Amino acid sequence: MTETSMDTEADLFYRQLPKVELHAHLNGSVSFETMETLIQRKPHLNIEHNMTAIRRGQRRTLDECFQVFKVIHQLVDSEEDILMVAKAVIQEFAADGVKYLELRSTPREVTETGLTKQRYIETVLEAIRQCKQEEVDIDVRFLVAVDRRHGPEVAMETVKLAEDFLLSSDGIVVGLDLSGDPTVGHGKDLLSALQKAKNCGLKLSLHLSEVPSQRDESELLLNLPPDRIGHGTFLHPEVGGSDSLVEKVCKQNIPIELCLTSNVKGQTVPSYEKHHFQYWYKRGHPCVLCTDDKGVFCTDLSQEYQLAASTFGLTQEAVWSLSQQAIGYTFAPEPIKEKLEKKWAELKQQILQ
Ligand SMILES: CC(C)=CCNc1ncnc2c1ncn2[C@@H]1O[C@H](COP(=O)(O)O)[C@@H](O)[C@H]1O
Ligand SMILES: [Zn+2]
Repeated sequence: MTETSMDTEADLFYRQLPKVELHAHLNGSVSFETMETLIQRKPHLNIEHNMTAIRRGQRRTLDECFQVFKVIHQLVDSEEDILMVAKAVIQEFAADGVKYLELRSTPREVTETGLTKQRYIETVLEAIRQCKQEEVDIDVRFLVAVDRRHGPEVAMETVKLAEDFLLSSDGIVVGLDLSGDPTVGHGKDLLSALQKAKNCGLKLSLHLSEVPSQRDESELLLNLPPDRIGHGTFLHPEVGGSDSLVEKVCKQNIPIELCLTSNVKGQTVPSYEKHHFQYWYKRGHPCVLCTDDKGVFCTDLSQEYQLAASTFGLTQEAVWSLSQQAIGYTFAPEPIKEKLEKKWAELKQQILQ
């Protein structure tokens, strides 16, 4: 459930617009409705909805936001839960007009339920397979996530696991994500794991400069280079980044995944108007709008496009280009990109008046 009703004609455009979602954390994407089911399944945990979502007008510190994930992880801790939430999340993205989705998630081990990291990934892949079999109109790929808080050994283990799945998942596992609390740890300790991932053919999407203190880390990680950047909120000099960081990003033409609501509600940017979308978009740099955690931040991708358009005065043509260009930034193989381009071309006349 999102916070604005989307039934005016203008709203319909954003819903009908075919979209590509490239930055969505599985457990942050669980909807209000699915959360209701999970809460009812585990009444002994005494969890209420306000502990799992940040509503309209609400803001939280980054620390408080990360507490929310701890609560959600308590609710989603078995194969059965993972299968249910992954299927629901995929169906919800499809219902919102997302035609291609790259989902990411951190494999977890839970002794009480017998969950292993291997089974965690297999279960997400099973959900993707079932949605395909049920002809849900969306192409889904998976990025295995490394939580920076868990340090270099776990990162290396996760990379090995991701590498196995890269080879055995029929092209569903395409890459590696680096995420987790940006105030914890330093990327230099994770560099060899990330380098290994890159060498074995995993695409890299790294959360970079989500907070101001990550300047040196970003300098280092940009040398890999990553294939896409998550957030990049503090890369440019106006907010304490540097010309050298901007130059690295521009020279290597690295697409940036931008998540407006997430950044405003998590208070890393002061307002929608001041969001760094403006900085990168004005330079013609590859930008892709994403939700990050649609459940936690009570949003969806249609709403993010609408927000960007109303905040920065984008025409419908500009919005269309933004969604179409995202096809080029996916980690999908060329034939899939061509298929998506065709789909966009077919829908264009019908949707763009
Ligand atoms: C706190 C805040 C403003 C969140 C948005 N920015 C984020 N920054 C870094 N890592 C994240 C963010 N949102 C989700 N994650 C990662 O995704 C996990 C939840 O999804 P999953 O369990 O991997 O399926 C979190 O535990 C965290 O590791
Ligand atoms: Zn994220």
